[in-house]
Amino acid sequence: DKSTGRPTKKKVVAVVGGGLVGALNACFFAKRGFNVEVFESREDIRQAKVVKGRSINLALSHRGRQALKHVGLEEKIVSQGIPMHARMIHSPSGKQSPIPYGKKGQYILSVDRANLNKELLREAETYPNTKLNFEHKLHDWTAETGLMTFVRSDGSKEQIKADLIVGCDGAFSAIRKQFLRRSRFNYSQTYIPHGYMELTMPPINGQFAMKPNYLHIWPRNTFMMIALPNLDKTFTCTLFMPFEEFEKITTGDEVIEFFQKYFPDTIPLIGSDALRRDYFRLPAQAMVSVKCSPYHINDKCVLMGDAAHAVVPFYGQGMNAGFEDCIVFDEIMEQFNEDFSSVLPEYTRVRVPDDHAIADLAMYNYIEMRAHVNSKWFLFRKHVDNILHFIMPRTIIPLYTMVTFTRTRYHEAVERWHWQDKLINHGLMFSSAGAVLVVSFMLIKNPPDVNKLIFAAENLWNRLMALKTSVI
Ligand SMILES: Cc1cc2nc3c(=O)[nH]c(=O)nc-3n(C[C@H](O)[C@H](O)[C@H](O)COP(=O)(O)OP(=O)(O)OC[C@H]3O[C@@H](n4cnc5c(N)ncnc54)[C@H](O)[C@@H]3O)c2cc1C
Ligand SMILES: Cc1cnn(-c2ccc(OCc3ccccc3)c(C(=O)O)c2)c1-c1ccc(Cl)c(F)c1
Repeated sequence: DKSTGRPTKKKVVAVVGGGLVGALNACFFAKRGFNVEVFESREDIRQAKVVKGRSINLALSHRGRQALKHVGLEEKIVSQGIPMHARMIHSPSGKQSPIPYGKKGQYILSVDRANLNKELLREAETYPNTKLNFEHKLHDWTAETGLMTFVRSDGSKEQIKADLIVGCDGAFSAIRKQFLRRSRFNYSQTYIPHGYMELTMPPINGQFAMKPNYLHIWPRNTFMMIALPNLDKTFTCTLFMPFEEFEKITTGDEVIEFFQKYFPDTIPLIGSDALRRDYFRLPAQAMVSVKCSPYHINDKCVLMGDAAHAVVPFYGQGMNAGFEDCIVFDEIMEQFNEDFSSVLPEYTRVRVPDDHAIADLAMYNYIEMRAHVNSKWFLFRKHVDNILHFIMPRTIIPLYTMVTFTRTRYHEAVERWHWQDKLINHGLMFSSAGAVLVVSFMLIKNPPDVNKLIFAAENLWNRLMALKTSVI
């Protein structure tokens, strides 16, 4: 229309994948007045029972909250989440040490994945210009025409055309398959040797088995476990371990023996019978890291969320990054007046460096934690971070803080982290060099009387010996 210069007949946007990012994206596009069609291969989870085999709760932080805020869902989701104000580090002896994430308002939220997905789908459906199509699995599509072929649960096929296709169909994206056939499309995927398994820690006498407002972490180098609280007063514990270690444990006794060695404090809390049973309920799940670019094809198709960048979960940022994709895309839509031929290449240009940065950071965290991080090292590192930040709050900002509590572009957070590291290393070098200089200057200025020094040492030695004999 004349005022905005935007086309009056709103285009059709097909969102493939009705998971967390697809459902949120549907809200972003619907809010702009597009005719949105969501195609989800699974059944409508709002009617289904518990989805097996997926990470049951997730850590929602600033980036994800800002995206939810944009579609008016932040307060609702936050009210259904549980704040985690600090890490609670569990040592092998069972000692628990809290380390705050930062100032009062800096906390992350444990949210239920299925509930979050339902709320997002519900919100998407409130827009009259949005239609949700469940049990529609994308089978094939062509970039030239934007024609998609879906297979429905009864095996019938349906062909749909759209002006824009948004691939939000996760780490094993069918939409992305077409990208792989095109020249100059860069793609890499890495399966890490670790798998993950979820175990539930039930309430004790109706109360949480551990303090609820913490991200509980058992860092054991190769083995790591975390526990996030749920509204039903359970904890979802996620055990990360190499597949070959999972495979070594084949009996209930071996499960207990393993937990007795690495996570003894959790046995009475999870329950040894439950451990014996639940450990064999589902096999350990794989974790894959996917990076690709470009994220778009002409003005026809764009990838977002795990379809564009699946990251290993060692930073708790996968969903947060996918949610932030939606904000960034929307900002560029505003900037280029919804002209897809300009918006899509600009989205690739802006977003690829950041999503690759968080993919690398998550992998770095995994390698760092697997190699070095036990409870002592975790505590030491985080206390040093917090002390340096306290001393120089505007100069030293812990990387985890930049990633989790700000919308600093991921790649800029990494650059700043490297700069800070240099500053600290140079600072340490200069201060130790300075100390050596001061002491040597003092020694030169007032050289000690060597005889006096020997007499004092002998005196001290005799006193120690006298003390020792008197004690014995
Ligand atoms: C163990 C674990 C722990 C995690 N913890 C966190 C955390 O604490 N914080 C965080 O931010 N992130 C976390 N993540 C990452 C987070 O789960 C993902 O980043 C997020 O789910 C990505 O959302 P998505 O919508 O892009 O993809 P998905 O959630 O995978 O959704 C994709 C959707 O597309 C559908 N689909 C797939 N193929 C087709 C097709 N051909 N046709 C139609 N539909 C299709 C699927 O059914 C699904 O509904 C974790 C991941 C794992 C594995
Ligand atoms: C789900 C979620 C949300 N955030 N984090 C997270 C990740 C890493 C962290 O530090 C890395 C580090 C600690 C010590 C030294 C170097 C790096 C911290 C932190 O600083 O508290 C928090 C996780 C998470 C996910 C999986 C595992 Cl295995 C895990 F332990 C935690």
